[in-house]
Amino acid sequence: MTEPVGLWVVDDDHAVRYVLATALRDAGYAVEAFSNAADALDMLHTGTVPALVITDVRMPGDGGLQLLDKLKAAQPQLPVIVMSAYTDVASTAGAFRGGAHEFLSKPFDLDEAVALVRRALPQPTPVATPVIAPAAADGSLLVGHAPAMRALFRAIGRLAQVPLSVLVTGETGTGKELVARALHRESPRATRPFVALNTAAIPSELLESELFGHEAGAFTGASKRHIGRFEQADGGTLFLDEIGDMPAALQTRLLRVLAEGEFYRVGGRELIRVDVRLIAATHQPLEALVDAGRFRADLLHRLNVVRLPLPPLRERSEDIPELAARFLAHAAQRLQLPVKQFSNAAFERLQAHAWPGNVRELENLCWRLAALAPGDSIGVQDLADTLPGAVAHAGNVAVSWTQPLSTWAQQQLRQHTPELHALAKAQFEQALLDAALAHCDGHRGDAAQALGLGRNTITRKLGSSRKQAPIS
Ligand SMILES: Nc1ncnc2c1ncn2[C@@H]1O[C@H](COP(=O)(O)OP(=O)(O)OP(=O)(O)O)[C@@H](O)[C@H]1O
Repeated sequence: MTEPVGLWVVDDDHAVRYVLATALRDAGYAVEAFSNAADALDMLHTGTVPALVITDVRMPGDGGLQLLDKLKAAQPQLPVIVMSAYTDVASTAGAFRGGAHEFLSKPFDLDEAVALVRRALPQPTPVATPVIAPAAADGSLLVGHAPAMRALFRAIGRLAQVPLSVLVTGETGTGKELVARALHRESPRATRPFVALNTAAIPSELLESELFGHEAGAFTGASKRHIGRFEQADGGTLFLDEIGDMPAALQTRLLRVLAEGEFYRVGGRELIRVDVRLIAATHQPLEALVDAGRFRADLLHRLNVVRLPLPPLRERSEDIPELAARFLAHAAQRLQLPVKQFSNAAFERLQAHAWPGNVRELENLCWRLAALAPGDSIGVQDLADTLPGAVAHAGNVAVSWTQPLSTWAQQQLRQHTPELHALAKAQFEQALLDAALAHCDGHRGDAAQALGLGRNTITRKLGSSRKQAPIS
């Protein structure tokens, strides 16, 4: 009979140690439990090496991330699962930067934890220790505890370490730019520039020179050389917002540049090579734009190496009180006004709002309230005038979507949007898929089951996301 595989569980919380060790023993593993990092390290120094370690982050003495560093220094191939109740980007990125195998958000499902351990063992290919980047000073910028946000923070922490192209999708104001900044800030490129360009905000005739630069005299009005955003971002990250609005001719040029990794400035003869990580964002359903002939399918594949869908605020209403309190305190500080507090009823009212403008709308509302609401407590009455369009919904019972759909359709019809049925159908599908994936922490199989679809169908609908080499 073979020896059971030895696992170590390190957590100062007795209850977590107990339930986790018991579940893992039930699953057939030999488990050593430690209440602090020092005891685990002492054991390691005796020459005993476990097959896998699961450690908490916050503990008296050395925390889990310090333990991770020391374990990795002694045993680079040892898989370490880091667990924490604090799932923010700084913690997840810190863990993955330190070489963590996986990040487990507390509270966790025991079956999930055991399944994670099973997937981690045996470790067939050695994992290279990632480059250590400077710690982020401001990693807590992205606020959120909803399951979809925790999953997002884990994805950011992991993706920050590899220069793959990322496509961030989500409604307006959901934090797409903030996510792009976090991916850059936590990456080994953090000391190099983060350059953002909103494709929709630049007139199409200027966009090419804005992206790739131009030489003096390249066109009327080009009096001197202009260095484009690609060059400005060399060594760092280029964030292209509203990519769905990029004119067709430029899509073709962008695709070529991404494929070849080099380009000429407009009117230039010198071949420019840059090393840029590209992050694109859109609030539009790109697959529908492809179907409608407005976006190149090959460019979509190139950008869509990894997709990060951001949930709308109304689907994570549990995050609203924390966000609102932070925005209100921040606004008061910036406006040098006394700090106010929301009443509980006001929080409930905010949670019942439909938030078409998402986090940005909430942030703007808090600035208005910081400046205008009388008294030091903000009640439902103070919100009554500011949230006129609110559609009340009780608890977690969502509002119906047919009315907003009808308003949207009328608006599109007025704008003569082509292929409206195809566009609406694709948006409907995308919204369902995004919701199901967020609900299932990104597990396609579970999402397919939840929607009553086959796994192959959901994979097909999500589109093929071929792995592409980044431009270098
Ligand atoms: N999770 C979050 N925590 C804290 N602030 C957030 C969060 N998400 C968004 N915000 C804030 O909301 C505002 C809008 O965010 P951001 O500009 O990143 O959204 P966006 O999705 O890029 O919007 P758009 O599509 O309109 O460009 C910003 O002020 C940002 O700081």
